[in-house]
Amino acid sequence: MVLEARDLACLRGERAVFAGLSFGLPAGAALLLTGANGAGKSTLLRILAGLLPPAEGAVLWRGEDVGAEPSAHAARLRYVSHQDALKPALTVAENLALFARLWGGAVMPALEALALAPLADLPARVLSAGQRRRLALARLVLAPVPLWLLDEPTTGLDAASVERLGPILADHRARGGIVVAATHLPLPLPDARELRL
Ligand SMILES: Nc1ncnc2c1ncn2[C@@H]1O[C@H](COP(=O)(O)OP(=O)(O)OP(=O)(O)O)[C@@H](O)[C@H]1O
Repeated sequence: MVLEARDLACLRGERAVFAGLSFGLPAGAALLLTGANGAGKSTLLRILAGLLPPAEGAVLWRGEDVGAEPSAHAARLRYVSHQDALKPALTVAENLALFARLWGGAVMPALEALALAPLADLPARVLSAGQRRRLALARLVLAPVPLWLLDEPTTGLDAASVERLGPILADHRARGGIVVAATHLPLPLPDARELRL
């Protein structure tokens, strides 16, 4: 297994959100996290991203506890959270260029993958909710990393944009990349396993 959750438990306040949670994902796998509001989907993504320590258990990458080398884990993943985290005064292209400077990759192909090229020179503050989401997702295309953690990636997207995400996810998986996505909506992820929290 490449990514493994071993007997994870998470407490929020006094309450156990989940416990005894285990799964393993090989290269190219996709896992859908489903379940009611508050079931712990976003929390699990944050644990997998190394942003929140589990109360019990461990997240392993190729057999190593990711907590042992947090910066190495951070470098191998992209986490698209509920927050789109854009700089409102910068243009669409400049927003993406900030991340390209950190991670490498070319801005234009990433914009084109999400049909954002016509909006490249607009300030991010004028984008619609779905356009903002597309800009957040365009970061995935910049430079390959093996693990994508996606929190409700298609919220606010129109049908054409959801369809565009299909080949982006498929290319990532074809390169051996892993996707873990929390969602209430159908995603273009054929053969994904489902973990209902
Ligand atoms: N910072 C926090 N402090 C205390 N409790 C929290 C905190 N963050 C989340 N929780 C609680 O943890 C539980 C799981 O929340 P989480 O956001 O992971 O759910 P979710 O399955 O992603 O929900 P949704 O479908 O609404 O997005 C909820 O009961 C929530 O209230």
